[in-house]
This record gives sequence, structure tokens and C-alpha cells, in this order.
Amino acid sequence: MSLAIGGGILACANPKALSKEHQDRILVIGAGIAGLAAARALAEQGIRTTILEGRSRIGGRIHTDRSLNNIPLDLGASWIHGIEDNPIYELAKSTNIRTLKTAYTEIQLYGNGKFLSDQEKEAIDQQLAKVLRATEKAREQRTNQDQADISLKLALEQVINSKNPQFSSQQLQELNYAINTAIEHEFAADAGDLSLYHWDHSNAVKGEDVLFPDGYEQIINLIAKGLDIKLNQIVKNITYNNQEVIVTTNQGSFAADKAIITLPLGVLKQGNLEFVPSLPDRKIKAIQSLGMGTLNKVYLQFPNVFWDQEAHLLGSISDNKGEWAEWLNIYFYTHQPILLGFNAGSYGRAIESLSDQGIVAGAMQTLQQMYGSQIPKPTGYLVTRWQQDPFSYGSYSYMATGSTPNDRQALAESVNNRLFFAGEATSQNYPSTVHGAFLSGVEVAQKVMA
Ligand SMILES: Cc1cc2nc3c(=O)[nH]c(=O)nc-3n(C[C@H](O)[C@H](O)[C@H](O)COP(=O)(O)OP(=O)(O)OC[C@H]3O[C@@H](n4cnc5c(N)ncnc54)[C@H](O)[C@@H]3O)c2cc1C
Repeated sequence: MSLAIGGGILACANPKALSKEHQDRILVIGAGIAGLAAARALAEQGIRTTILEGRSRIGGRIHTDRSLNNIPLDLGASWIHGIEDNPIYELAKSTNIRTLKTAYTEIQLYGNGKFLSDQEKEAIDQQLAKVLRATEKAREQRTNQDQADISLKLALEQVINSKNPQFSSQQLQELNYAINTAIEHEFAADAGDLSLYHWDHSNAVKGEDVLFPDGYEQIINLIAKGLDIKLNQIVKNITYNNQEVIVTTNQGSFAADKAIITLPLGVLKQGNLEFVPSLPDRKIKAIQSLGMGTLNKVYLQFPNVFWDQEAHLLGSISDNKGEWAEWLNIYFYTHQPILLGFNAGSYGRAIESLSDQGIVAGAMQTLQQMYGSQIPKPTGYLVTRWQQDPFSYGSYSYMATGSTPNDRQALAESVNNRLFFAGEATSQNYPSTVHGAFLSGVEVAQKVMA
């Protein structure tokens, strides 16, 4: 499949064109990357579509903010995860959009009152790998014995507690740090909420991870160019029958032959949006079973750099697991003295109820522990609250305890050949990612045209 915009997103597909009278009657709900990719793919086949977007901007969970001195800072997705045969990387390459690599081993890691040596960091990685191998064995055993799913945390604890000799408290702290940054940040959920059986059920794209020093929005703008997008249209009701689909927003009603729904799982879970008739039980169960995770970001702008300029990441092994453990050195990518802190899962959710000042103070406490009390105060900051965001209610989906990959399939299934579904949570191969969302949009367009 050619994925370059010039070659056409669907250049190698062979869709049957819709009949003439249907050509302007496809509605796409949501102008995130899935909705934009679907509309673009349809547009490239001469099928006019209208996108209805609730926000006053496009991009959804890809959003480049420029309010700090016009510096492009991504509040949603940052990385292309794996560049080999990745459609997002292909788009970036074919249009000369600049990307820079993140090497996760290039980390300045603080713990136990000092910065750790390369060997000490390596030892933590190896310890995590060992525990995960033992957890994998436990998973196989449970599967063979037909036992019910449990949380990843419970399985990890069983492995950790069975170790002889026991881990020291320092080793446990290091392991908790590794579990938090390597797993809980990636899946935006506590290990206690992840399914042992399916937490890692997705395909990794090979190759390095890269990010956009000039902002992810460049990809969004590229795909959105020339599409018919109506902003500030908050969809409230979707009524469908054998003839048509009627979508009602805060501003009016739109009729179509088919609708492509790319609403985030968090929005579907919230249930503020009415489907008439209601969605099939299978899909409702999938919406309930899958988890919607939280990953929040805090950018802090400083007058000068006081950390290792060359490090890609900074880490802090803290007493309290999951609090301000991982930072991205934005200076390395943009030469601006900015740090980006991440918090995921329950702590990521908890800080949303704090004031901005409270959040910044918490971040500064960790940085002061790492770099001393004399470090400068931030001159600017950006704080995200993805869980409270009424257009996403969370950051991205995860496999919650008890959910299965069939739930993602059920979420992706069309209803009566009228309603079609796309978006990161519907992707079986690459959920929770930009490329997964993009490909789900391309695939749903093919389904609509079939
Ligand atoms: C903090 C954060 C960091 C991330 N980091 C990465 C990363 O580094 N790499 C990566 O690959 N992925 C990352 N992701 C995940 C990635 O951003 C998403 O998987 C992807 O952008 C989802 O695209 P989508 O089109 O499925 O959904 P969305 O982008 O959410 O699009 C859905 C659209 O529907 C709209 N909408 C919602 N409700 C309504 C309504 N009622 N009426 C009309 N419109 C509505 C929304 O406003 C939105 O525009 C991250 C996400 C977050 C939040």
C-alpha cells in the first residue's frame, strides 16, 4: 500500500466507487488522525465526505501548542513508535518533515541520592527483563490451566514475592521505577488495571522511535489539506435505519448514507452520546471491557539548562512509585531550556484535580531532589488534563483485566452497513498509537467503499 499523500493513501487499493447519488453522503465523526485518514482516503477516490469535529481545532489527541514563546510543544502524541514501514514516518519522509531519534538508553537517572552509572542502569533493565520473563511463564501456566485473567500487578507481585533471596528495599524501588516507566507509562495504566493475559497484545513496529522537533501537527495539516471539516459540531445523537444515518450535533442535523465514527473510547464509555437504536450488545460490552488510560504531560520552561544537555531522558527513582519518574529533555531536540514530565495511570489522573501551581510545585520538588534546591524557577509551563477533556476522557486505550483482543474487533465492527468505526482503540495490531489510528482510518474507508 502506498502511504505517501502524493501517491494516494489508497493508491494500491481497488475500491468499488460508491454510486453517484451517494458520493457526498459520507459523514466522518472526529477530525483526529483516524477520521482525517478515512476522509482523505475517500476523497482520493473522488468521494466527497464531511467531517464533523466537536473541538474548535483538528488533530484530536495530536495537538501542538505554541503558547510558550511560539515553541512547538506536543500536548498529545510525541513519537512515531518504530519507523520501519510506518505510514506516519513514510508521510514525514516524503514531505521532508524533520524527525529526531530518541534513544531510551541515553538517560540521566537519579536514585538513592546520586546519579546512576551505566552499569547500574543496565542492572535495573536486566532485573525488569528477568521478572517479566518469569511473569511470562506464569501467564503460560495459567493459560494452560484455563484460569481466569488476573491483573499484571498481581502476577508481578507473585513473581517478586517468590524470589529467593528476597529483593532489598532499594531493588524493589528500582524495579517499581522500571515497571512504571517501561510499562505503566507506555500503556497509560497502573499494572493493577492491566490484563495479565493481554496487556502487551499489540504488534511493535520495528526501528527507532523518532519525534517531531517542529510539532506533530505538521502530519495532521498534511492529511487535512483540502478536506471539508466542520468544527464546533459536538455530536449528541446518531440515529440510523436501513436507509440513512442522521447525526445531530449542538448546531443541527446532518443526513448521510453512512457514518464513520472515530470517537475516542473514553467518549464512548461516557455515554453522553445517544445511538438510536442502541449499539449491539457485543459492541457495548467491548466499550465497557477495554480500558481508557491516562498519560499526562507537564512542560516546564527554565531560564537556562541545569541538567545533562546531551541526555535524551531524565529519570527519578522516587520513594512514591509512579510520581514524576520520567522526563524528556526538550533541549536536546529544540535547544530550548524545557523539560517535559510524564505521569500515567492513577497518579496521572490524581494530579488533574490539583491547581496548575500545585502540579508545577510537585514537579519542582522532584527536580530539586535531583539537581539541588538552587535550580531556577520555571518561567513558563504547560499542563495537560486528558482525563477531564470532554473530547477524549483519557489518553489512549489499554487491555484492562478481563478484556480480550476480541473486544477491539467488536469495537471495529460495522453496524448494519451504516455505521463504521475507526480510531486507535479499534486497531488490533497497533492500538494506542498514531499509526494504529491512521491505519484504522484507511481500512475503514476501504470497508465503506467495498
Ligand atoms: C498524552 C498523550 C501522549 C501520546 N503519545 C503518543 C506517542 O508518542 N505516539 C503515538 O503513536 N501515540 C501517542 N498517543 C496516542 C495517540 O495520540 C492516539 O492514539 C491518536 O492520536 C488517536 O487518534 P484518533 O483519531 O483515534 O482519536 P482522536 O485524535 O481523539 O480523534 C477523535 C476526534 O473526535 C472528536 N470528538 C470527540 N467527541 C466528539 C463529539 N461528541 N462530537 C464530535 N467530535 C468529537 C475529538 O475532538 C477528536 O478530534 C498519545 C496520546 C496522548 C493523549
